[in-house]
Order: sequence, then structure tokens, then C-alpha cells
Amino acid sequence: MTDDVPVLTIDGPSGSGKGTISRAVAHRLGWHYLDSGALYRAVGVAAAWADLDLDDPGALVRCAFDTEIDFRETPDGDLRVLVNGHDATDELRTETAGAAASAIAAIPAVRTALRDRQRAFRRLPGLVADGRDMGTVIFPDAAWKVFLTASAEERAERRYNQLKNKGVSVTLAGLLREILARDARDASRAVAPLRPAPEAVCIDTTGLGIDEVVDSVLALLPGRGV
Ligand SMILES: Nc1ncnc2c1ncn2[C@@H]1O[C@H](COP(=O)(O)OP(=O)(O)O)[C@@H](O)[C@H]1O
Ligand SMILES: Nc1ccn([C@H]2C[C@H](O)[C@@H](COP(=O)(O)OP(=O)(O)O)O2)c(=O)n1
Repeated sequence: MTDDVPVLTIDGPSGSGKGTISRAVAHRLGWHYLDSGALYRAVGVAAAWADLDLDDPGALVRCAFDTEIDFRETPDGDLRVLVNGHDATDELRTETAGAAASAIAAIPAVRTALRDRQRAFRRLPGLVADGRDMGTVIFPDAAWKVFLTASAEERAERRYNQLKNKGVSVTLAGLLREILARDARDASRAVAPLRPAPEAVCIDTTGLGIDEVVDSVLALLPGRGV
């Protein structure tokens, strides 16, 4: 029974540190990791490759069902994402892909199409799942739920540094606008809106270092991750 598999969910807005913290905690626990956003981004990239109209929900739902999405960890620990057999990792991480994912993610049938793929990550010995609705919709019975936040300014600065380190040309002001727009869309949509589960532990990571946040999350799971 997958219900016996322990789950830690880490939800939050863009740039709050979900991916970084989730991967570090999963590594410390020896658990599997689900980057649910990568699934939505992969559908966005596949839709772009197929030149689909983002205003055509039917085509996007079919794309969500049909797109092959595979995750591969390289020997040096890098997480690569293959879309229909092609390595799309770098394209997936752009703000363009993030914006497309956010738009596509507002379509209820797309969320339904991706639901079982996300739940299939729930395998022993355990799962750390990051996203927007891990604790509210995908794994509502998760034993531990965390919701990360940070100021929009700090999140934009983090994303700015992240993308600059990858050689992506962006402006801090433009990123702040994009993050605020994505926050608003993700939190205001009718289906699975970005919000903490009632029982989630909310951590404002503004001014906190990565290790501090990782330790705070691990402290919620006594006796594990040591
Ligand atoms: N607490 C933190 N302090 C400083 N930088 C952080 C912190 N958490 C994450 N980062 C950095 O910010 C960037 C975005 O983090 P990421 O995990 O991708 O956020 P999210 O998955 O919520 O969008 C990454 O470069 C990451 O290393
Ligand atoms: N569980 C999820 C994960 C992502 N999404 C949507 C909404 C997000 O803006 C996009 C991209 O998510 P992703 O977590 O990859 O984006 P960030 O890393 O937080 O910038 O996908 C979602 O609706 N539900």
C-alpha cells in the first residue's frame, strides 16, 4: 500500500527554495524526490515544440497525457529531465517555461492528467515532494507538510543569481515582475491554488541560509536524516 510510504511535502511560491531544500532533505533522508513543477514545465516545453496554442485547452490536455517525461540523475548528482526522449533540462528552467507552465497549470484537466504520475513517485523508503499543491491535493495524507515563503524581492534576487550563474541574460526588475505575476496566477486560480495546507509548518526563509532551512525541516522529522 503506497499509503504506508512516508511523505514530506514542501510547497511554496517561485524562488522560495523548494527545489534546493527538497533535494537536500531527500538526500539526507535517503528518500525519493518529486519536482512536480518540472512536470508542468515539461508539458509547456512539449507544447512549444509542437507549436500548440496555449489558448487551446484540449490540445494542452492531450499534450499532458501524451508527453513522455523522464528524470535522470547523473553520476555527479545533476537532475536531468527528458521530454519525449530529448534532454530539455536547460529549457525547462527558463522563466519562459515557468510562465507557460503556470498558464497550463491553471487548466483543471491538465492537473488531472498529471496527478497519477505525481503519486507514482510515492515509493519506499519515502518521498519528498515539492510544488504548489503537494500538501493540499496530491498527498493530503502526508505526515509532514512544509510551506516555504520569502519576500518577493529576495526570491527574485535568488532566481536572478541562479539564472546568471547559468549564463541566462535576465534583469532583476524583470524577474521580480515575472515572479509577482506567477505568484498571483498560481494563488488565484480556481483549481489547486498555491496556499499552505492547514497543518503545514510555514517557514519564511528570507535572510535564512540553505543549511538553516534544511535543518529546520529535518527537525520536523525526529530521528530521521541524522
Ligand atoms: N534560503 C536560501 N538562501 C539563499 N539562497 C537560496 C535559499 N534557498 C534557495 N536558494 C537559492 O535560490 C535559487 C532558487 O531556489 P529554488 O530551490 O530553485 O527555489 P524554488 O524551487 O522554490 O523555485 C537557487 O539558486 C537556490 O540555490
Ligand atoms: N505542483 C505544482 C507545481 C508547479 N505548478 C505550476 C505553477 C508554477 O508557476 C509552474 C512552475 O513550477 P516550478 O515549481 O517549477 O516553479 P519554481 O521553481 O517555483 O519557479 O508550474 C503547479 O501548478 N503545481
